[in-house]
Amino acid sequence: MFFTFSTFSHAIMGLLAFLGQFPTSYGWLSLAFFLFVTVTISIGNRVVYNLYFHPLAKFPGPWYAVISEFFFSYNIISGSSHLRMRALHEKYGDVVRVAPGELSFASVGSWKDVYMQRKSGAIFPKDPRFLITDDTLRAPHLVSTTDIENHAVAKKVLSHAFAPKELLDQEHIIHKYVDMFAVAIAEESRKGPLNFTEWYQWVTADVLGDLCFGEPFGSVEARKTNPWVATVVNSVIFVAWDCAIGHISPLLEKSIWYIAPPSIRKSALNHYAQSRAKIQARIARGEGERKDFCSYIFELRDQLDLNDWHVASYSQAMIVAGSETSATTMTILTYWLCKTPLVYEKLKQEIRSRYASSHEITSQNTTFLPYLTAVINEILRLVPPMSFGSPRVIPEGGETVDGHFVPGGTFVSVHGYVTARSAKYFKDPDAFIPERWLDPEGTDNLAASSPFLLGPGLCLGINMAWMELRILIAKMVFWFDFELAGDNSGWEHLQNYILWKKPALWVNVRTRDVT
Ligand code: HEM
Repeated sequence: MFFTFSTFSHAIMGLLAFLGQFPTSYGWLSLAFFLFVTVTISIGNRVVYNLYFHPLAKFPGPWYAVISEFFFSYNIISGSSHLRMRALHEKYGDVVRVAPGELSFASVGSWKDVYMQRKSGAIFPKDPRFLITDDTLRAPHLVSTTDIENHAVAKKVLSHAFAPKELLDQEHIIHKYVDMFAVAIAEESRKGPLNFTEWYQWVTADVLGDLCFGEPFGSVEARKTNPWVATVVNSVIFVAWDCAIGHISPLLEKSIWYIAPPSIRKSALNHYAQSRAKIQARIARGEGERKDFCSYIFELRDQLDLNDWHVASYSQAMIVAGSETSATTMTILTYWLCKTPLVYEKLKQEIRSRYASSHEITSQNTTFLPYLTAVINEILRLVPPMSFGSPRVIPEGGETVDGHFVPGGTFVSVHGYVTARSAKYFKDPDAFIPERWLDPEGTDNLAASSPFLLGPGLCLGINMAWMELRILIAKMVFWFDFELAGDNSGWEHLQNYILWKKPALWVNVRTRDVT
């Protein structure tokens, strides 16, 4: 009572001081005290509400995560969110409250419940705070489109580019760059070890550049990283910062230009400027004989009335989503093959005994190589290129997720890395064991790994990714022998910011005497 009275009287004095009616220094102190007390009480109220009275209060989670959005925001930009989320799930179970209004799931049942269309017909929309877009910072694109109908229209139009027949017609483009890539490796590896983190970036970006814009980025030919490709990872780290700030308050979004580290801001700005230039050049060239991904994006432009900035955003997202993920898979696979000689030997044996020449390797006949398929499945389980929980919003009225009733408006996600590394589903979850995908008697629950997501948000490029990975791995293993060179210690502690930030991977390469 006294406290309230005292606070109130200080406030009055502060206000009077403000109006110039009272000795000024005392009045200002009172006002400051009043503001301090008011802010403290209001934060205290919020903390107590979040801890004990919030509709999600019954879900387990650490107190520091549920009292405010700060933990969640810090987690996204910490680089170690995958490890922290794993530790939280190991401590609290399949469902963890990771922010006041947010639940993270890590169970087989939740994959379907969160991402597939529900029996009721409901689809959980994407979280608008996750990939914030506006027309000045970043225009919307397929991955960030939260409106379910617009997303479905866009996906339908763009999926024509990824239809199996369309992809088979484009397969020669993948072979063209992979073959150029191999010639370059054979030449350059005579001079010493190669940094495969860069090299795989070059080939996957060139393939996608040609498929998307009708021209490559020229990295394999120049044997150096194109300036646009060099900014890809930092542009995604910028997205992580944007997301972190947007979680605290969407009103703070523009502050990203002051808060994000200068190198990240600079890369992001370069990246967006170059994306615009790339699409403008493509628009100026017009349609060629062959349809590229831009041809489909232009169809969409007419249907959804997109402007050039939106079109640039769609193509930029496609390149980032498609090249960085495949490059990551190839680099991480090379690391794990070198670290696991038994697996590497079995893969060599399967591929080298199947083909007499690399010219025989096609995306279709590689589907009959079971060990290769198992190797790809296992590397995508062990290190999913997108190792985060893609967030969705529970519709009004609430829904049940993996047996838990979740109130409407709650943000939910399934953490891909944590679920696929759960000891509940996989024996030796941290080991690279492709055999688990081939054992009909196996006890592992393979459905716990879902690296391309499910349902309406399923990766648009899944068929292309499989095609590219099969060809690249089969040809690389056919032509070359690899072993790790130098200090590759950074690989034990990879950092994750939505995508993985990969250190250099130095590899000694021996070229085999084959065609
Ligand atoms: C190993 C390779 C790949 C993996 C693991 C992968 C994984 C994923 C995942 C997890 C998503 C969902 C993201 C989210 O909604 O939060 C996604 C979406 C997407 N991916 Fe991939 N991806 C790969 C390769 C590709 C390729 C080659 C392309 C081709 C351009 C591509 C294009 C896309 C697009 C356009 C989306 C947005 C789909 C939508 O919102 O409906 N991805 N991918």
